[in-house]
Amino acid sequence: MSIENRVIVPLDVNTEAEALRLLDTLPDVGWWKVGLELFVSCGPKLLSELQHRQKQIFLDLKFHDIPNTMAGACGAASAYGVDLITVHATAGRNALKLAKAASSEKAPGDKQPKIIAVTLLTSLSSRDLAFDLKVPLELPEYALQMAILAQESGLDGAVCSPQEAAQLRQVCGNDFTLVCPGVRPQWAEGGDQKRCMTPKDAIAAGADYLVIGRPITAAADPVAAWERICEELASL
Ligand SMILES: O=C(O)c1cc(=O)[nH]c(=O)n1[C@@H]1O[C@H](COP(=O)(O)O)[C@@H](O)[C@H]1O
Repeated sequence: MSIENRVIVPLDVNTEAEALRLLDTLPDVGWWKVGLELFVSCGPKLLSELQHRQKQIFLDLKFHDIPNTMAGACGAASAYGVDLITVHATAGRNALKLAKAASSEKAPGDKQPKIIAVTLLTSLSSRDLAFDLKVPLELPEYALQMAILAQESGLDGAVCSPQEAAQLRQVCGNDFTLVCPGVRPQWAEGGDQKRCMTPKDAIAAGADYLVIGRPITAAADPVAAWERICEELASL
């Protein structure tokens, strides 16, 4: 897989026109993410557009609900024929197992998506984990435990900060897909992301895919930002 095919760009916009503008501006991007903002605003129609353009699709709706609802939602999401789908690991073992089973059942035969579990959002710091969420585990241990739960439940991978990628890779092995948001080139602003690394360091730590949004999409020149990231990664 070429290195630029390991970068997923989110379509974090709320109109079809803005989404299409991004697709037209960045024709070399092979992987796009449709998340809550675009899906809630526009529904699934951008998924067909991405398929028409032969792009790979990360449908990031981060399901977190009781097992029966998780199964229904994950099955319905899988029927779109996308490549990656997110759930929250904290939905628990039974919900994760049923979500995966429903996905396998409802996905088009030739298009089984990977179901991956969010371990701990990259916008949360270890301080937030301890003081707000009252979780008595530290990082990376908490993220690792969530990844192990996902793996034991039959999921295909996890979403984690690149800061935890090395540990997850070591414990969960090479077949477990690690998708890392919270990626910031040195020249980009962190914004609301708290557990960040540069693209190069994130790949070196063991990430399979990097999710990089605003450093590209909010740049004055998105094409130049995309190319700069690809160049930095190519020098690995
Ligand atoms: O599941 C995700 O993709 C996700 C998980 C997470 O822990 N942190 C996180 O930032 N994301 C997503 O990754 C993208 C990051 O965007 P930027 O912060 O603009 O690079 C957003 O679309 C988030 O919804």
